[in-house]
Amino acid sequence: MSDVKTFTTADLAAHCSKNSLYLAVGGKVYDCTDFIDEHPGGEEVLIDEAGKDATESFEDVGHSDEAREIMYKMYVGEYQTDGSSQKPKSASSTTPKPIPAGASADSGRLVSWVKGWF
Ligand code: HEM
Repeated sequence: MSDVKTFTTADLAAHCSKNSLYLAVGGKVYDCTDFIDEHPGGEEVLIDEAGKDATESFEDVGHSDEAREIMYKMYVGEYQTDGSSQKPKSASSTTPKPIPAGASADSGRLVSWVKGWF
């Protein structure tokens, strides 16, 4: 069955202790509880990132493929951000400027003017 659990920021934040330590990496949630003592990078870093999106710190370390394989086994679901951490949409930079009326006629005149040079 495709019964994938989805974790919101709050769901994830509920697992922020050594007794239940979840973290998100690349949009996926991992239960690292049983891995805390085995992590070659130490337990402190995992506890620091517990209940959070640890994508940046995980990638900063440059973890090996082996690390990613271990992670794969700890997968518990998908991470669904609530959007609050995303940048608000800005209308100014993305909205195309309206073309002033008569612009095409103007540019047509410009073209014939330029053509007149040759
Ligand atoms: C599911 C999550 C994680 C797994 C399975 C994991 C696994 C591993 C493994 C296997 C290593 C040994 C080196 C390698 O193979 O790359 C390692 C090292 C390390 N990890 Fe993680 N890790 C996880 C999350 C994190 C997070 C969130 C941090 C946060 C900063 C972190 C920091 C480190 C550090 C600092 C090292 C030591 C690097 C070194 O001494 O060379 N890891 N980890």
